[in-house]
Amino acid sequence: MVEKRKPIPVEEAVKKVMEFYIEQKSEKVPLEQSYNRFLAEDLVASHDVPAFDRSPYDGFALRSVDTESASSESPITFEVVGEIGAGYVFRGEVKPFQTVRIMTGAPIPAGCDAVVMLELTQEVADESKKIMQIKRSFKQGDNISYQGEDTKKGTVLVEKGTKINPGVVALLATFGYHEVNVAVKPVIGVIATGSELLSVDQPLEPGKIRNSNAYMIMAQIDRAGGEARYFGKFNDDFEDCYKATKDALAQVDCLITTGGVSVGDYDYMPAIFEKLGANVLFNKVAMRPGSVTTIAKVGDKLIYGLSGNPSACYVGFELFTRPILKTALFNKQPHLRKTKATLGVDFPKPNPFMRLVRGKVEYGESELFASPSGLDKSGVVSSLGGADALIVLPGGTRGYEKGMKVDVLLLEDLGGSEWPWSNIVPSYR
Ligand SMILES: Nc1nc2c(c(=O)[nH]1)N[C@H]1C(S)=C(S)[C@@H](COP(=O)(O)OP(=O)(O)OC[C@H]3O[C@@H](n4cnc5c(N)ncnc54)[C@H](O)[C@@H]3O)O[C@H]1N2
Ligand code: MOO
Ligand SMILES: [Mg+2]
Repeated sequence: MVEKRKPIPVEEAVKKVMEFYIEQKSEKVPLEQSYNRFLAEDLVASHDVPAFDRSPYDGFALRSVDTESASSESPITFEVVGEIGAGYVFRGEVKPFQTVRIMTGAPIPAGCDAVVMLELTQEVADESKKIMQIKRSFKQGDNISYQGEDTKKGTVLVEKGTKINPGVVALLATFGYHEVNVAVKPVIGVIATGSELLSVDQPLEPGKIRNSNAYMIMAQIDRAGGEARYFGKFNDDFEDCYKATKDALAQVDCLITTGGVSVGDYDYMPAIFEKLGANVLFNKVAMRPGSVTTIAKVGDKLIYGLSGNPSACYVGFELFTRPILKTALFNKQPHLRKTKATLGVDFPKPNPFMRLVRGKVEYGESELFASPSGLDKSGVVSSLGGADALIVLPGGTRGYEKGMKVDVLLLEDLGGSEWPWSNIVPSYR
C-alpha cells in the first residue's frame, strides 16, 4: 500500500515555505549593469534637483520689475549684456533694463527673476549695442525652474528591493551612483528527472519527450531575478538522481527538481529526500495543478520537488519558489500581484482543491477579464505560452460561471503583493 498523503491548503503551504529564507546579500555593480537588478539600499537624493535655479526655455533673463509698464502700445527695450548656454554661468551684474540671452538649462543670472521666451521678444536694430524689446509685463518667477522643485536633497526616491528600470537608472546617474549596490542574485539549481527525457536538440523517439521543464524553470528563475544553475537531466535511477541532487545542493542556495514526486514505481524523489535526511514541509497541496508538490529542508537549504507535469511545475515555482527568491532580493511584496478580474468562461465542474488556471487577462474599459490561455490540465504545455495570470478558483462544491468576479495572480507584473492569500473567497452569484 502506498502512503496516504494529506493535502494542506495553499495558504498554509506558502506560509510553511516562507518560514525559510535565503540570506540577503548585496554587491556593487557598474551603473551600466544595474538595469533589471534589485536595489539593495534606498535611493536617496544626494542633492536638490535642479541644483540651481535655471531656465526651462530659450529666451531672455531679466528683472521683472523693469517690465511692469510694458504693453503693445508702449514696448520696453532692454540692452542685451551677455549670453549663456547650458553649462555656463553668467558672472556679470544685470542692471535695470539690461537682459541676458539665456538658453534652456542655463542658470539664472544673479539679479534676474524671470525669463521671457524668445518668441515673445523682438530684436531692435541698433548699430552700437544689442537691443531686445517686449510688449507685455512679466511677474517674478515667470519661467524659472527653481532649485529643488524636482526633488529635495534627502528624499527617498526609490525603495530598497525595487527592480531597477530605465527610470531608476536615470535617477542613479543623476545622483552620481557610478556603482550601484544591488542584491546578489540567489543561485537556484535545476535538475530534471525522467528516463523519457530527450535533449532539446534530439529527434523524437517512441515514448520519449523533450525536456521542457528545465528550460521553463530556468526562465522563471531569471524572470524573478535569480540566477539559474542547470545540473542536467537524469534517468529515473535512484543512485544517479540521489548523487546529482546531493552534489547540486552543496552548490546552490535552493534546489529545484522536476519529476518523480508522485507515487509511480520510478518516482524516486520522496525516497531521495528521505536519504538526504530532509525535513519534509509538505508533500501534498490542495491545489490543481501541482498537488504533488513536495518541499523539504535539507540542513539550511530548501529543496523543491516540483511535479513533472509542465503546468504543475510552472505553478509550483510561481507559488513557492518565486517569493523565496524575491525576499532574498529585498522585495517586501514577494508574492505575485493579486487583483480582481471578471471570469470570461464557465467552470461548471466543482473541484475540492483550489484551481490555479493558466489564464490570459484582457483590459476592458474599467475592469480586467480573465480566460484560460489553453487547455486546463496539469500535463499540458500549450497553455503556458499565452499565460500572463493564474486565475484563482477556490475549491468547493460548486463551479464558477462566466461574469463572476475572481482573483487573479499576475505573472508578468513588476509590482507584487505583500500577502495575496487572505480574503480569496468564491464569488457565487
Ligand atoms: N496514482 C496516482 N498517479 C498520479 C498522481 C496520484 O496522486 N496518484 N498524481 C498525478 C499528478 S497530480 C501529477 S502532477 C503527476 C506528477 O508526476 P511526477 O511529479 O511524479 O512526474 P513524472 O511522473 O516524472 O512525470 C509526469 C509527467 O510529466 C512529464 N515530464 C516529466 N519531466 C518533464 C520535463 N522535464 N519536461 C517535460 N515534461 C516532463 C512526464 O513525461 C509525465 O508525462 O502524477 C500524477 N499521477
Ligand atoms: O500535481 Mo498534479 O498537477 O495536481 O496534476
Ligand atoms: Mg510520476
